[in-house]
Amino acid sequence: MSPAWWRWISSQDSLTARLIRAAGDRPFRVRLLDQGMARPYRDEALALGIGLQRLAWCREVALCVDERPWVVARSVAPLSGLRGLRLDRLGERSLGSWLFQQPDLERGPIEVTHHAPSFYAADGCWGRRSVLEHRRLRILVQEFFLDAMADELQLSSR
Ligand SMILES: C=C(O[C@@H]1C=C(C(=O)O)C=C[C@H]1O)C(=O)O
Repeated sequence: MSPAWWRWISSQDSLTARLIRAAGDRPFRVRLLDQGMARPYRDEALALGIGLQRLAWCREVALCVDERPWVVARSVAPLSGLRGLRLDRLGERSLGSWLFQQPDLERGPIEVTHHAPSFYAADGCWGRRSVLEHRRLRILVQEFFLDAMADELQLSSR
C-alpha cells in the first residue's frame, strides 16, 4: 500500500472530518442509501460475534464530495446495544460526527481488504472496517474507498 493510502486506511479519528478537510472548498455530503433492521451478511455477523439469524440495525451511505461518491460505508449494530439511541434519526448527518463526539469511544483493530464489499459492487481501491464502541453500543463500520477519491486526490490506485 502506498504511504498516502496508508494514512487514510490507518487513521483512527473521524473519516468524515478527514474527508471534509480533503474536500477543501468543495461541498461534502452524506447521501443516505438505506437504513433499517436487517439480517447482516455472514462476514458481518462473524465480525460482531452475533448469531447469523439475528436482526441488526444497518445503515448504508455514500460519502460524497461535489456529489461524487468518494467512499461508500455500511455500518451494522447489534440491537442489544442500541437501547435509547435513535440512530435512525441521523438521516443525512454523519454517523461519525456524532460518534466521535463521545469521549469514551474506542476503536477495535482495523481490518483491510482490496476486495469490493458485499454491500456495493464498484471498482475501488481499498476497504477497511473496525468495531467502534461507545457504552453499550457496538457498531461495525465498514468503509470502501472508491476510484473517484483516488482520481480527485491524485492517489495511486493502491
Ligand atoms: C464512522 C464515521 O462516519 C462516517 C459516516 C457514516 C454514516 O453517516 O453512516 C458511516 C461511516 C463513516 O465513514 C467517521 O466519520 O469516521
